Amino acid sequence: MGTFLEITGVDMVFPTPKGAFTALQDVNLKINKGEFVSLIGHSGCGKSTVLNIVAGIYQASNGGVLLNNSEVTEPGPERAVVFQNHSLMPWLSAYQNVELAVKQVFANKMSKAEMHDWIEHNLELVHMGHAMDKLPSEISGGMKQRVGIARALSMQPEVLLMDEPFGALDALTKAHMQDSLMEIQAQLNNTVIMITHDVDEAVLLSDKIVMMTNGPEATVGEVLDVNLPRPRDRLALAQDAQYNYLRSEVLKFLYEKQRKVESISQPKVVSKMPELRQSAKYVTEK
Ligand SMILES: Nc1ncnc2c1ncn2[C@@H]1O[C@H](COP(=O)(O)OP(=O)(O)OP(=O)(O)O)[C@@H](O)[C@H]1O
Repeated sequence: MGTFLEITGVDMVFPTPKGAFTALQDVNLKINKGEFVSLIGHSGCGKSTVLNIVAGIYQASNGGVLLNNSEVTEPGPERAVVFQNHSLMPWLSAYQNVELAVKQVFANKMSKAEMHDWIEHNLELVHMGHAMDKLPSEISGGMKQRVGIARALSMQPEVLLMDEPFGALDALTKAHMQDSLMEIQAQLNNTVIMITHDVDEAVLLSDKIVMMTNGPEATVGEVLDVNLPRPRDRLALAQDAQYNYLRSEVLKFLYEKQRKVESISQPKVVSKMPELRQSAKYVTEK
């Protein structure tokens, strides 16, 4: 099987008042169809920048992205994005928010009745069938996030791009959403790229965990294959040796190999530790 999504030699240089800032340097990644890939790395390393380049929102300074052998140059409905702060239209109901996306993609391909069924189907997929007519202000954060996911799925995207989709949710809602996402992905076989800060979430959901080095000039540090059988059960996995090994590999990468030094807020602690006295904000042991 050929590579479905290929990020090749991507650099991202932002102009800033202090001069050019190289956020990403030579990012390379190959993703197969139906794969669930997590991007993990310390805050500010460049995860959202990678996602925005794949979404076509940012244009890479060098290199580029191929999807099905076509170059990504602009946003498109085949690459739907789910943001952390559910970006629903506040004056539209859950149903109408999904309808907006469905009309954008299927207005010329589906009848009105087909569109109606499709909108309901997608809301039911995320267990929001009972609250379709509610406004965003009348539903919880987790429910809004589910509508955001239904809206993205309703476009039948080839790639689902998720920027910390569950970051703002309480632990129970988050667990429920993760389980729903695994079920949906098993049904639809979407290709997913998800940014997360949550190591357990990354191991539970992913086929591949892409660990990024600290910026500036961030790049892919290591890629961890997660070959745990599916369906995955969080309680059973908590006791699973392979799960715990993978989890510790990610933790090792983040907290040993790519340790980020919070020197500004803790000057006393830093001054006691010789290896942290460097003027650089980040310490990279590579
Ligand atoms: N439009 C921009 N102009 C200038 N610098 C930018 C711009 N967008 C991002 N950056 C910088 O690029 C780097 C990477 O940012 P990015 O948002 O991709 O990181 P991230 O890993 O997603 O962070 P977080 O985990 O905190 O969301 C940061 O140093 C950020 O300040």
